Amino acid sequence: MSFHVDSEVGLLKQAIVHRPGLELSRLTPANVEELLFDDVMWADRARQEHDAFVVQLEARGVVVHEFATLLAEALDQPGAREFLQDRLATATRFGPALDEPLDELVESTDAPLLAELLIGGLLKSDVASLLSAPSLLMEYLAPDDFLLRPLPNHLFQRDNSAWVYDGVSVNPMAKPARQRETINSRVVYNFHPMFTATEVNFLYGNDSLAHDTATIEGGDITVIGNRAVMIGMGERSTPQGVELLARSLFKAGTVDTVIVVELPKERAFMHLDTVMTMIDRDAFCVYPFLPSALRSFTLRAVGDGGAFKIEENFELWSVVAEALGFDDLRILRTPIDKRGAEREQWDDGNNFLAVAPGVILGYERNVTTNRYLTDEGITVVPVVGEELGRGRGGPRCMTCPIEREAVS
Ligand SMILES: NC(=O)NCCC[C@H](N)C(=O)O
Repeated sequence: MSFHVDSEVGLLKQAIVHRPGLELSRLTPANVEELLFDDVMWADRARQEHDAFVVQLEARGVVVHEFATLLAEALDQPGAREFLQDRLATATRFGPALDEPLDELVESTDAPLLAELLIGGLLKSDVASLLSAPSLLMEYLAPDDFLLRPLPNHLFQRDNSAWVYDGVSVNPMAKPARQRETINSRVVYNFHPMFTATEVNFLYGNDSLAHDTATIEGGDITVIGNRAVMIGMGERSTPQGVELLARSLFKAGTVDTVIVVELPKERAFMHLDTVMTMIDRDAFCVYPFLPSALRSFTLRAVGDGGAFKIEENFELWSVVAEALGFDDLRILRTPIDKRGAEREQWDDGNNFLAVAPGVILGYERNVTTNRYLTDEGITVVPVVGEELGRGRGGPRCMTCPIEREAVS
């Protein structure tokens, strides 16, 4: 069976999530900001909330794969550890004295523990006994200092890989705190039997090139359907990254329209899915105070080699409607004052995960938005996210769909 995501709201059949592990216990007041969290977490409670989220998904028939398990299983496949060794030492750039100890650790650690360390981070003390040559860095670090930083944002599986129709982009991430996530995801997609049993069509990022500013993150990518994709461009996904993915999609022949929406470069607008999500075949939930002057562009394929032409749009929603073949869309903006809207948006009040057309999972705390959407005929399944939300991501951010039906 091969994987494909043919829409944003069609029946969700399979997804990858990450149950938060060791990495959450390693968030401290001193490192949260650098690790892109807003607070330290109560790790056990976050896990309970995540477990409840998975129960909700499974109750709706979604087959849920746990990322750390996939990673551990992939690490036991031939070639996986060598692949990792080649990329980890390069990625960490800790000096030649550490190449060997890191390689040895990768070679000799049991897969489940190695997966835990790759996500949870590696301390100086984890590798000290493996050191055979002098390392100034190791002298400099305290025993409890990180050699590999924890990756708490693996929780947000949406971002470091994204399926677009029948291909996947393993995304070069914008922020240093998240760049190593992509190496872990590449191990999964290139070595896990679930994926190697199929021929994975890599759209972007599955190479060892320096992607520099050509970054793109899944929170910006929405497979709206009908051979079209909408991509946010702002703090995380750059014009260069969007362009490279668009070229690859056009070349693959599965997409003929990419609608690019320019977002303000602010944390509150870090991804497209922080300000809008598609929640039904013809409906979007949109942050009510989204600046009306947002620019957008439509990229249309020209020929079959990846080339495209660009048009700047006067208005976004008519272009999206046209791409979907509708006369009109329902653009649902919660009637709420500015402060209320800002608070709910901060708490992922526009970040919904559809499991079927018009059936969405969202944080329960966004009561005004949830009530409004319910009145509009949408089924909102409430998700508890008192701890999870402190990482600034909601149900859509926490889920990487790998199989989803098209919408008729
Ligand atoms: N798609 C999303 O909006 N993902 C949430 C990412 C939150 C994470 N702390 C980050 O700053 O990247």
